[in-house]
Amino acid sequence: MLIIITPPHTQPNEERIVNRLFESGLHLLHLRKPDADQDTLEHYIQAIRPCFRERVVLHDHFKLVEEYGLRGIHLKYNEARMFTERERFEHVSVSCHSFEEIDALPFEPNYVFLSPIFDSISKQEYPSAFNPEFLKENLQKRQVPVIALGGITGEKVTECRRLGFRGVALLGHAWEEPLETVARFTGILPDEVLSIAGFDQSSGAGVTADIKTFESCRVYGLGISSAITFQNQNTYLGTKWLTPEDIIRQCDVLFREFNPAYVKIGLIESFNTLEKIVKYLRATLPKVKIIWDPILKASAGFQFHDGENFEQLQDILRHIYLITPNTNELKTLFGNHPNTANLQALARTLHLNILWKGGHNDGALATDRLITPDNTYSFSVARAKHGKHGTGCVLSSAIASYLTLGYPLPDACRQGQHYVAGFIRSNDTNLGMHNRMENTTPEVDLYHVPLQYITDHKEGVSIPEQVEAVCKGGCRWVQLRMKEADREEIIRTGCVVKEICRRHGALFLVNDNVDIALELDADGVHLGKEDMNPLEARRILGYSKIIGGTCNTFEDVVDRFRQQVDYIGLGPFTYTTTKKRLSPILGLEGYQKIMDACRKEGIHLPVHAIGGIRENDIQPILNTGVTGIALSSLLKNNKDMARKTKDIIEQLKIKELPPPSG
Ligand SMILES: Cc1ncc(COP(=O)(O)OP(=O)(O)O)c(N)n1
Ligand SMILES: Cc1nc(C(=O)O)sc1CCOP(=O)(O)O
Ligand SMILES: [Mg+2]
Repeated sequence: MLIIITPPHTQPNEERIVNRLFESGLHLLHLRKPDADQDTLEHYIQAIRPCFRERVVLHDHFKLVEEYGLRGIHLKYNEARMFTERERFEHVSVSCHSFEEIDALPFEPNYVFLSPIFDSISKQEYPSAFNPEFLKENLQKRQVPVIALGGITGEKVTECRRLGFRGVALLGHAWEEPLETVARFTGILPDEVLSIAGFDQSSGAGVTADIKTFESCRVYGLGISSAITFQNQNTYLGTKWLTPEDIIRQCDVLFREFNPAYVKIGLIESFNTLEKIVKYLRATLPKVKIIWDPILKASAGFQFHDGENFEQLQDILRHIYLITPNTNELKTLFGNHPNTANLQALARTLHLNILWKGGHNDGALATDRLITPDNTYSFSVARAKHGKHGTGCVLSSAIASYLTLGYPLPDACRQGQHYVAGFIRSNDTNLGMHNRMENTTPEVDLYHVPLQYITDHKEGVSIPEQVEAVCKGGCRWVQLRMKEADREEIIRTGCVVKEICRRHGALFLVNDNVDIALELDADGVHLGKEDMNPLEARRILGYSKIIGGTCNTFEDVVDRFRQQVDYIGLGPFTYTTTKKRLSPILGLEGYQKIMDACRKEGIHLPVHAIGGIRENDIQPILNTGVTGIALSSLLKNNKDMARKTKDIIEQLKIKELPPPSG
């Protein structure tokens, strides 16, 4: 883990540098401003791009963690001793100054900082407190990941890794020349992760696919070949196995320079070989965590581990951290049909985590289940129409990468699933590309899609017919809103509406329901105050989807802005029968007030006015500074919906839209 701690006093352009650090692959920033009040800290956080906020750990003002969807909190040792809210935060790290302090912590933190390891750069009076032999011996004995802090420079990073630190935290070295901060960060080799797997000439699967995944997750990829396979993405001809000794020889030379915290094992000849490799790894790298992706069958056919002793496997699994089988693999590995209860019993007995992959099951959603000895989690994405060669390899490698970067296991699995979804979507062939898109905000610039059509029931005109008409008229944003319909009907209609939207290049959003948006693989979801919290929706949908939020007051706008929405539906403008239980009417005055307050507070988001809007209202509404309008009845009630849409779009074009800023 390569962590950067912010300087105590904010540097010129610091927020901009921080965004550049994230873009360059920084995965953990400790935001530490001991003298800053909550407002100052909040402004700092607001300047961090929403998609990077989940990489921020706070040292103070912990309330902001939940409000902004940050990673978690960091405590001083004395604070940690009294701390009783471990369950409230997914991430809690602690500063310690001795191994005795680490051992005395009353809870298990995600990691600890141990300092000062070297003479401090930022605090001259703070000399090193440890000698290398003592560190090495003690670090080996501790299970909790220990991060070196104090006097860390680029050259010291390798030394820290050799001593057995799980990572380093940079402060003085990173900030003594702020113009060089990004270069100093990128100058350091990221953490390494190792794949032991077969060589596939097409590189869709196997060790080369794993290394592509590692690199694009911004960890350094190491590879060891367990076999040369003879295959391409469609055909599997055979395997030339390397002996366990050959594999161990490759490891030996690699481990002279590297000490990976996670090793992923893929294709392996037999359980005997697996056992030998696992034992060797545990003996050579005592703290290594092993992820095994049990490949029992190649996607192009070909069976592995036929006739092996599955009893023997149980013993091996006790030394493995995570396995990632699909349903068929679980059946083969453990005999009976898998269910969460029997898998959890197994997880408890073997001290094993199991990711039960659902990618090959039926249904619109691909749901992966993570079963740990203490908990179960499930993560879903829309099932892709076409599969890809090597998705299992890519998933387990992405999870290994995110674990290496410091994500807790459930988050690493969820991130891994989003990674694979992006990999599958990357093209229409059987071979995916790894240039990830899911950590970007939507490609469409919402400021320039000023009309949103909200569907509603219309006697004699089905919802697909309505959508076809408004799209013909030039509308490029549709929200499927079917308040009276059940889930099945929404899904059935949604499939048709999505196709129409795709054909016209229009955005397709779903009202209210994140699950349905996921299942339909919609472009996003619109959430009101009574719907899911947008931060939770973001965790589920990732950053490639649009999340809109309803607001009625400036306070609502501030909340939604914190919760990372991509746009706001602000209303109602006036009375409307389309929505029941309307919030107080805003009128032009209300819009003006809220939009002025947004400008004053530096809140820049696309805002769609909504609720009872008639044609004559459009220009005055736009003059208040809103960037678009959302309409239902005005379009729906017209006999010629396409014509009306075209007219409205002409009117929206007259208005010079403000450029996106912020
Ligand atoms: C663009 C837009 N703005 C506001 C709403 C209203 O959402 P919500 O408050 O959740 O009410 P319902 O639509 O669910 O009745 C919206 N749908 N779209
Ligand atoms: C869906 C919705 N939300 C509103 C809000 O104020 O949050 S008003 C509204 C109805 C919009 O339809 P029409 O254009 O027919 O009034
Ligand atoms: Mg709603």
